Amino acid sequence: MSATSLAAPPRRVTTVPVRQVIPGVLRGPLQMVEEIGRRSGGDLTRLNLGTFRPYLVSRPEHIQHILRDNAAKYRREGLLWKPLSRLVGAPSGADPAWPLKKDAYFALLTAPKVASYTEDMATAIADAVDELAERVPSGQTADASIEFTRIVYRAILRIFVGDRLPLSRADEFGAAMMTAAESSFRARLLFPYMPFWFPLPGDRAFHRAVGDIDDIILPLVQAARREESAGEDLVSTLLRARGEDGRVLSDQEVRDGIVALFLAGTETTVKALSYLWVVLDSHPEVANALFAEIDQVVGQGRPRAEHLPELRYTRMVTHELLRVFPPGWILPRIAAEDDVLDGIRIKAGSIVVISPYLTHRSEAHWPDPLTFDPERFAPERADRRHRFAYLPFGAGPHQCAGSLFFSVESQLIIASMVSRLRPELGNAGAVGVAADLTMRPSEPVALKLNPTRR
Ligand code: HEM
Repeated sequence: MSATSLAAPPRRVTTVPVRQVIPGVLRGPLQMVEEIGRRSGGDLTRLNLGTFRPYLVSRPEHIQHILRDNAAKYRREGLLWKPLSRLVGAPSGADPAWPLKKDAYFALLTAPKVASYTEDMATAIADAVDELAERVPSGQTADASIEFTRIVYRAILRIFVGDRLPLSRADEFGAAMMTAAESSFRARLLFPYMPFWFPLPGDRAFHRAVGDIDDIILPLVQAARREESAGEDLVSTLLRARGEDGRVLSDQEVRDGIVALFLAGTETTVKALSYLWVVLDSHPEVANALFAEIDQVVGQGRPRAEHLPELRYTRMVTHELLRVFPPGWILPRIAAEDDVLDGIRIKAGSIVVISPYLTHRSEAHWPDPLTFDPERFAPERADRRHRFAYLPFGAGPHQCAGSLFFSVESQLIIASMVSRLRPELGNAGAVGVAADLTMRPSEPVALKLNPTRR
């Protein structure tokens, strides 16, 4: 059902003129979206960028209309997904192979499967954190993004590719993925209508990184197909996938499916875990409570699956982290047919951009929204808000497949870091927030490590 009947007389949408949008985009897309959200009070607003005129959406009831109630009318494709397709293939809304890939992802990430990985993942993470403690002398700093990429890759490697990628190659793959995700997207997202033949900053690094990724992943897929392995990992699951018509995925589609899941599962996680220490630095009372819980539950030992149920405050901190810092800060869609939203006619072909970042900062849904307060997520307060007022993992048919996986993985990583390294922010005051494809810390986060002996 539409929020308003198609037959009702349409209302006019407030449009931000091109002379305000262009300077705003150049100053920073996140700041621009924030300013527009403040001025519009959450009303549907249109941004005029000449031929590119997306709608900005942040009210929970409008989000529900687009992502759940009328999901078939709003597809996950369009101009803003185009730069990403050069890395991971077609956006899921336009990808004929998507149902097979999606089934494979969900099969790999069910609650019982995640439970079965947890102990191995805990060991891989603790080993990676020990290795970091050996490498970086006490009191020295490390780059959070680089180190969390390494740790996250070790946590997911066996689950995604089995034994097919040695650790040294996995580090190369992780570094290439980080370069691909950080190089040209920034410029391409600012100028989405620019054709690919027109060179933009970062393009060369992007192409080199995609070449490296292909050199690592394609041979691995081809070898796995020859071996006809019966493994339970992502590669084997994608290779075994069969459509109702007997369709199988090509090598390129399997490659795209692997790269897409690595990207979805690492970029977001690494950015959020890096920003955590910025938040903790400015909220010592939260840091103290978090450290106290981990000391009490895990002590100086290694975090294990059995500790997770007791890490209640740690979970609340991660929920609040994703409220103030949702890596998926915009969710773009394209209208597949005419619709009416809040009395405003949305024509087929229009781009609609949902912003969880704005929704999470709405005073109407979050009292004192700029305060970092994990108590908002105390289990007894969970049912007091609109279901679509909190959507770090999206909603509807394209909802995140990895939210449970993230929950387990992030608790293990935070507990391992705190119990073994007691990190502090090494560049306090220097790091804010910025965004391109995902939300990210505005500067590299320097972590001062204080290894404890085991
Ligand atoms: C902090 C961690 C994460 C955040 C914030 C996050 C966020 C999101 C969001 C917002 C979406 C919806 C995108 C849309 O509607 O356009 C999404 C989809 C998805 N995520 Fe995550 N995610 C995280 C971690 C993970 C992990 C760990 C995995 C896998 C292990 C994963 C796999 C996926 C997949 C497969 C989709 C489906 C995309 C589609 O249907 O097209 N994510 N994620």
